[in-house]
Amino acid sequence: MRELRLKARAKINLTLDVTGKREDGYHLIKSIMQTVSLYDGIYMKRIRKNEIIIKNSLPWLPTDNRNLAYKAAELMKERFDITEGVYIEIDKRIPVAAGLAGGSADCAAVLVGMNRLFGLGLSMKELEHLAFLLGSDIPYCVQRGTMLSEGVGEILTPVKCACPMCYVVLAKLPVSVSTAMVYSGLDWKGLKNHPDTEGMIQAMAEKDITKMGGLLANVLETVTIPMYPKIAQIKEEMARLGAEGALMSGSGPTVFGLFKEEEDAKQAATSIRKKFGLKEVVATRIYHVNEGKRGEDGNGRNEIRH
Ligand SMILES: C[C@@](CO)(OP(=O)(O)O)[C@H](O)COP(=O)(O)OP(=O)(O)OC[C@H]1O[C@@H](n2ccc(N)nc2=O)[C@H](O)[C@@H]1O
Ligand SMILES: Nc1ncnc2c1ncn2[C@@H]1O[C@H](COP(=O)(O)OP(=O)(O)O)[C@@H](O)[C@H]1O
Repeated sequence: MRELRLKARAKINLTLDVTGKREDGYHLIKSIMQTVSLYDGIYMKRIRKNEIIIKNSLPWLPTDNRNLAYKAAELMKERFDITEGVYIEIDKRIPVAAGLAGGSADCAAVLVGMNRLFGLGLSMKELEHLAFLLGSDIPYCVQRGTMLSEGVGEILTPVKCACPMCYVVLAKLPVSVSTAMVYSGLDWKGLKNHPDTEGMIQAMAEKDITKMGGLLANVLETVTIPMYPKIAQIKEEMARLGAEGALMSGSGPTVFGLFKEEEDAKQAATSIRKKFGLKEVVATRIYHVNEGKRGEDGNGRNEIRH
């Protein structure tokens, strides 16, 4: 194969708990992660010259080895002695440093893309293993779907009944949040409330979006909201506009709201954009891996289809 196109999709955390800390400073998490439809477009092409060329639509985002897509291509070239080069174009639509794993999704897509472009024949498990060398969220971005993520993010268990279809409004404040800073500011031992992860899994099995809305919880809000109190205001506004629930995604600052009706989500997005003067507000929806394919449960097991 000489060229291909992939969609690197964003994620939200429906629950995010921290249960401990490793000696190296990384936190042990328990999080239900969910893919949404919003994606970065990735185009990849083999080139004769032995180099990695990245182009992306955001002029300020680095295109050298600080870009996770570059790192993914570099790792695959080194590991598998690939002497040809690769040209990668990234059409960035996922807000950056937002808690939506946009960089991780690009990275995962390039791992998958290199596997296909160069006919490496790697399994999903092997790709996940390589992904974990580059970041905690990246194995999930290789798998996607509705997953319970544990360890520091590398232990992934598909949630039996995937998230029911609903509409998602993403609203990002114009600030970048550093994941490392948020984790380091967390008093995980002092947490009073922990998300009800099992309850959320049950609510998904019952396809009860209202119940899911009530169970959305993220312990990292205790760090990011005091830094940016507007996050709490956006959550309130989402609820006022009819969301079944609203939460900060990952380390933030993006807030997402869950809506049963697409029209309500679109109206809420317009209203929030205006009220808070935000540029990065998107109405999207839950994404089921291999949607529409017979026999799939929304997690598309054993399939690598980006
Ligand atoms: C918070 C979450 C929730 O899904 O997502 P984002 O907000 O980044 O999207 C993830 O745990 C983020 O994963 P990811 O963004 O891949 O983190 P990494 O690049 O591996 O690590 C960045 C830094 O965050 C801290 N870190 C990360 C993961 C983890 N389980 N514990 C940590 O303490 C470490 O200090 C690390 O240096
Ligand atoms: N392809 C990429 N897209 C977005 N950010 C990237 C990329 N490569 C590297 N980065 C860097 O990774 C950091 C985290 O980005 P991102 O994955 O968007 O955030 P988050 O982990 O909060 O979801 C950013 O500060 C950015 O500079």
